[in-house]
Amino acid sequence: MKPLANSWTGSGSGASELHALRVSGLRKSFGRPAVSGIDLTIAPGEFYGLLGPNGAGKSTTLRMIAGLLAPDAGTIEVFGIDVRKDPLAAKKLIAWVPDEPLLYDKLTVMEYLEFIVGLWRLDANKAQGHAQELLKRLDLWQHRDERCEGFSRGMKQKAALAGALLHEPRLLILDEPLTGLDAAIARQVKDLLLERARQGCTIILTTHLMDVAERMVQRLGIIASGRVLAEGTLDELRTRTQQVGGTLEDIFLRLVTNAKEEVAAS
Ligand SMILES: Nc1ncnc2c1ncn2[C@@H]1O[C@H](COP(=O)(O)OP(=O)(O)OP(=O)(O)O)[C@@H](O)[C@H]1O
Repeated sequence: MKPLANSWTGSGSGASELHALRVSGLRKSFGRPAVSGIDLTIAPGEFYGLLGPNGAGKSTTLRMIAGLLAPDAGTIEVFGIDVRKDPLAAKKLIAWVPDEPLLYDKLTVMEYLEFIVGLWRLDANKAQGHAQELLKRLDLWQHRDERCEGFSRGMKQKAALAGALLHEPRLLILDEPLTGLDAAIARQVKDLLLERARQGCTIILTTHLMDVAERMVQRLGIIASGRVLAEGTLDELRTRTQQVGGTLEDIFLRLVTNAKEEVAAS
């Protein structure tokens, strides 16, 4: 997938363009370790999948990258900006969509997007056109004046995604964006994400859907017990795990089972 030059790839932030995301020695404990020294580097325009079994530390890692949770140790840089030292500058470049969409239930989806326009102080005319395009694209246009409280989970997920894309983030962080969506809604979301990735938006997502990760992302990180077990393209992971022709599911299960066995033997 080749990034195109546009507002997502532009050097508007004036920040370093070498890495979209650089995470080093990231740690977080909630009494017991959840993230135990994660290093990740993602290039501008890359579509990256973070996979791992339940409780592996994926959401905790994403929440720290998004600046919503303070790490115990480690550094996080987004386009060269230290998320902890300059959180506001970093947040301008980031959008985070959690697995449970956070919307204001009493607002209509249009009011929600207007709220976001105000929050980011976006150019109202430009943002209005963009909001309209996103709502049409996600099949929410006919529901624009309905309150979010009446939306299904899939509609809420799409509204949250529209809100996240409105300020044209350069790094889009999505925690299980496709879980619980029906096939038609999942297709709309996947198509929109792939389009944004093609346009150069850097995307990091978590998913338990191996076939989706296999088809959508360019590079994968597989984590368990708060550590990166392996990282690379699907072909690199196949070579590394000696699974020629193996599916991502084969590779994932091999890596996770090996890691469990190593822990049991230690
Ligand atoms: N706020 C919290 N308080 C206490 N423990 C937490 C908190 N958030 C996460 N944890 C713990 O940290 C570990 C990692 O959780 P995390 O949600 O990051 O995993 P995950 O890989 O996203 O899992 P899943 O695939 O099930 O969503 C788990 O043991 C979890 O119970």
